[in-house]
Amino acid sequence: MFYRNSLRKIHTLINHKLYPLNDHQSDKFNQLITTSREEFHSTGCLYLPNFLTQSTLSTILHEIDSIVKDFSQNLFHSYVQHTDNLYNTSSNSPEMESSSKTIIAYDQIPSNSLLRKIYSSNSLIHFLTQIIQIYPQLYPSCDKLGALYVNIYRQANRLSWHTDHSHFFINLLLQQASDPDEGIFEYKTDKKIISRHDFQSGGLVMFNGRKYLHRVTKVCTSKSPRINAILTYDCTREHQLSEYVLQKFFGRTT
Ligand SMILES: O=C(O)CCC(=O)C(=O)O
Ligand SMILES: [Fe+2]
Repeated sequence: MFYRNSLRKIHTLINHKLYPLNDHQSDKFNQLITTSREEFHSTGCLYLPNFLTQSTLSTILHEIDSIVKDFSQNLFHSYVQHTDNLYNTSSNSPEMESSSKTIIAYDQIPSNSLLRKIYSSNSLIHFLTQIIQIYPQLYPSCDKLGALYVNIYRQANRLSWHTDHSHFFINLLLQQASDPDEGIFEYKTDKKIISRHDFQSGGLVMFNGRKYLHRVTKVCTSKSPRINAILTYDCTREHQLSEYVLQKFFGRTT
């Protein structure tokens, strides 16, 4: 299955009709860039629903299922207490909150997986660079664990309020929690909390996590977990996380 997938072209993996990433010169592409820029820069959050085709989505979920089975004992179950700075885990401040999730690191994702193929796709990188505009060019991260990773939020898991260090993250929504009120992505703008109940699996989210506090609400009773992939791009070819951050987020450095 993986071998056949690796031959598939990117435009068959994403919803090419809605998102013609390969037709750089088309009006539709230019319009998409314009509306996406506007949404990202004015709200901090760009949501592109149905970005993946149903077939890609179900293949990726199968890939993840196999990884979870193969690595069952070796997946990292992260549990951290932190302030709104995820790296600040040592203080005893009353604002400490806890976060927990299971993580599939980059080195646990097979090199021929669809997820990696999408991550390294030049047309996706070109598209994201055009929207971000902050940097002349984006590159996939070289980080062995954090370049691309999968978050699994099972019962009792959540990600508490925090801001990120990076100006943006790319999030592929792969499966929403089975209870529609759980595992919701929320963020604060001008003291208003925005709850994205509209997010659906198959969507792509670009979010300015440095500017806006955000969280994933607790998964309580859902039988099936919330699953998403974080795609890390940077303005240099050399991006790597520090050993400190790797240890904190992935429980190991290699
Ligand atoms: O898992 C998510 O949807 C959000 C992830 C996030 O905010 C983070 O990794 O900093
Ligand atoms: Fe974040």
